[in-house]
Amino acid sequence: MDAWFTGEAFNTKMASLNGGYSKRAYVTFLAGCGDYVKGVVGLAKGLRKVKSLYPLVVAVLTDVPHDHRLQLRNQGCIVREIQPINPPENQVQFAMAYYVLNYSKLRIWEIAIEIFLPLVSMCSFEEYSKMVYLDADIQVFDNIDHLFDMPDGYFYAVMDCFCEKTWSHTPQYKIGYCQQCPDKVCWPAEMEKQRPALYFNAGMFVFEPSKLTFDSMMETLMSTTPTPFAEQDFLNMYFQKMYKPIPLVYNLVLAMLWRHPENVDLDGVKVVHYCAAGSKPWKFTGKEENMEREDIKKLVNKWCEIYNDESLDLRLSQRKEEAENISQRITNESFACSACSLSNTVNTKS
Ligand SMILES: O=c1ccn([C@@H]2O[C@H](COP(=O)(O)OP(=O)(O)O)[C@@H](O)[C@H]2O)c(=O)[nH]1
Ligand SMILES: OC[C@H]1O[C@H](O[C@@H]2[C@@H](O)[C@H](O)[C@@H](O)[C@H](O)[C@@H]2O)[C@H](O)[C@@H](O)[C@H]1O
Ligand SMILES: [Mn+2]
Repeated sequence: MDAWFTGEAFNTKMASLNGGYSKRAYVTFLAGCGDYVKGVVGLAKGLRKVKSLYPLVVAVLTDVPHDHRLQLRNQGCIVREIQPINPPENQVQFAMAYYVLNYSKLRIWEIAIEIFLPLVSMCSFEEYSKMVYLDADIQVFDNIDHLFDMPDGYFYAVMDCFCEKTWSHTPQYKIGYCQQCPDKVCWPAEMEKQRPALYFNAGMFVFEPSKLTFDSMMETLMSTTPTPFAEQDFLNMYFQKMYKPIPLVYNLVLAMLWRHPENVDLDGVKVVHYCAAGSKPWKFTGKEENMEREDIKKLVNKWCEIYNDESLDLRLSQRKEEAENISQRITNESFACSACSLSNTVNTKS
């Protein structure tokens, strides 16, 4: 397939032709040769279904196979290979053994893309100034492009829940305290100094990538002892002073359905995060704890409907048609530029 017609070149060019929009993109993270690639395909189709203006960048570790990368490019994703990030030597027991690979997610702070468009032999470096990170086990059911317009200078994310047994290592779990219902079991006054700061789930966040921030993060990371929630704990520590909670509709951590149903309005939810054990839609069996719930099955079916909807695939015809539109616009633009520089030359000579 001619590189010009892959979704990737089209998406990056569309982004750069959209003026200020070029500085914005969604970004997700993919590691390994397993089935998370299905999550990314579902996410790409979900963003297309809600008519998002911005492309989806996929930061892939070196172990993501070529056929998975091609599959993502053919869904219009901008695939960028990143190098792994390993935390300092440690004996920590991560909440999930594979969480150690999630430190590589931090590469998205230094993501830059090189656009080479053979047809117009343009090559420009485009750096993103505002991005929305989404885990591959997330689906977007309503347009959330407006999140890019929130004031710069903050780190936006949804507050997590401390009630799952994955939190059993923490004092808040032992006390029975959760930030989702701070008045139900209050934090003990005599432990006020150890009260946990507001804590976000790192499956979705709005951030401003920059090499400067990335370098500072890496310096801090190398002198920080790893903890059970890996890069999520690190991000919460690093951005503690910049963190601004956003409503739960932007990242429904499924455990909220049985831990804090009073905080959940399912009809209003825009983003669902399939992070509860056994809830990954592409391998859903319904056998694990809580997976027999009707609301869980409904959300998994909603994800599958999008994943299986062929009308949401980026079709070759659509790519060619839209790519030709870009080519025509570039021709017009370059013609207009040469015409105006010609008229300027004539004016200066007359
Ligand atoms: O084998 C893996 C495991 C994780 N991930 C990526 O790392 C993210 C975080 O892992 P996960 O979502 O499973 O953690 P959870 O949110 O369920 O705790 C995933 O969404 C993927 O983007 C991946 O690409 N391959
Ligand atoms: O590597 C650490 C991970 O931490 C988070 O996992 C979730 C998940 O483990 C749930 O089962 C817990 O209940 C929840 O609280 C916890 O935050 C992020 O979703 C994920 O992207 C990643 O950052
Ligand atoms: Mn996740």
